[in-house]
Amino acid sequence: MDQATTQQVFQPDEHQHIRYNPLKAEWVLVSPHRCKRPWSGQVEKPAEEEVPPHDPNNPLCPGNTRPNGKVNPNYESTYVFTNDFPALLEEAPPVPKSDNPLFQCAPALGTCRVMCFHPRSDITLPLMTLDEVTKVVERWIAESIELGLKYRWVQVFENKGAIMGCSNPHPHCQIWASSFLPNEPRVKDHYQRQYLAKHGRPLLRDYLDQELQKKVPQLAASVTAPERLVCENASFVALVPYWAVWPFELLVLPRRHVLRMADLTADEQRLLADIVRQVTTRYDNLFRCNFPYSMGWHGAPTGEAMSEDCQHWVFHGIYLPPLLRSAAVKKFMVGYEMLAQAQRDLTPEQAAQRLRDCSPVHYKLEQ
Ligand SMILES: O=C1CCN([C@@H]2O[C@H](COP(=O)(O)O)[C@@H](O)[C@H]2O)C(=O)N1
Repeated sequence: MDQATTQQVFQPDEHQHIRYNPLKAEWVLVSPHRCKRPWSGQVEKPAEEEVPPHDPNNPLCPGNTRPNGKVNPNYESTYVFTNDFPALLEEAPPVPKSDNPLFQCAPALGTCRVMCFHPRSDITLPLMTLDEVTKVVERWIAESIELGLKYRWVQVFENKGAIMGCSNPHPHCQIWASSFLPNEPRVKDHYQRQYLAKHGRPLLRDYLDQELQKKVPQLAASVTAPERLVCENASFVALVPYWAVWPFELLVLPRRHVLRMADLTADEQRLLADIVRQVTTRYDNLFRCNFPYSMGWHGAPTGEAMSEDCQHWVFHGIYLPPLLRSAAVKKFMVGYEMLAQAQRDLTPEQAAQRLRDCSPVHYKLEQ
């Protein structure tokens, strides 16, 4: 038999391969053949404890006194306060210059804030109204603009669920602003700049254009969808990136070339709130649980970078959820992932199809 008939034809949903993330110049090992193996690993029970609308002892609730004696106002929408235990302070002694290549040290100034999304503790983003989530987006932007005047990087991030180390069930996120550009955006800045210089267009603009062209047939007759698309609206697209590492990792991309969240129009801010609700609804519906994740937004740096050419940047959202097979089974990024590179069994296309097949109506709101 000739070579072709004896050699199988490569199928990305059948055969092992590695995929490249051009934003970070990293590879991920994809092992679809492993999806058939029985699961015998650790099962963590999801902590879906009943959360009261108001807990007099919760330091994030309206009207409560925090351990350091500060009293929260009776806020009725979002509420932001400086973290009582911040990882970054605005003042610090100057750091001596180090010219030893093996022992580099540099200044680190900044501030950390906690942002409550809503006065009630028993509500989450997918269960908030579009108006309420739009107020969250507007506050993210206001905080980013204010801190961006002074700091090179403003990281809005949400750790959701105890499994993600979230210490408080009250709907909230954190905002850390720093004088330095952290590793993740620093690497993305480099490769987006390199891509624009070589191809003449921003990396994530070309990426979205090509993603939307790769259509696959769907269950409904004659319906097709981009193979890694999850949900979309007039201004944003949420998809599982080709190079996704976490099983149900998502990338949220604007349909317009936007550098920073602060550049969004009022309509786009409302549509960003809508895509956040769509994404978190599908996430919760996947395993009918409060789907945990760490998420954040990346855009062009701020501070002095506001006067630099940042056309290589495209504002985008990143969702990094740990769950793999159920509300109780998570992906462990250990061993090979820590010492060699990330590895996944479920392909990004299969993850996207699973999320596309979820209902757009939150299971707690179903009739
Ligand atoms: O009284 C408090 C409780 C928690 N916090 C802060 O809230 C933050 C909540 O962290 P998580 O988003 O990881 O749950 C955490 O950084 C913690 O320092 C206060 O600033 N004051």
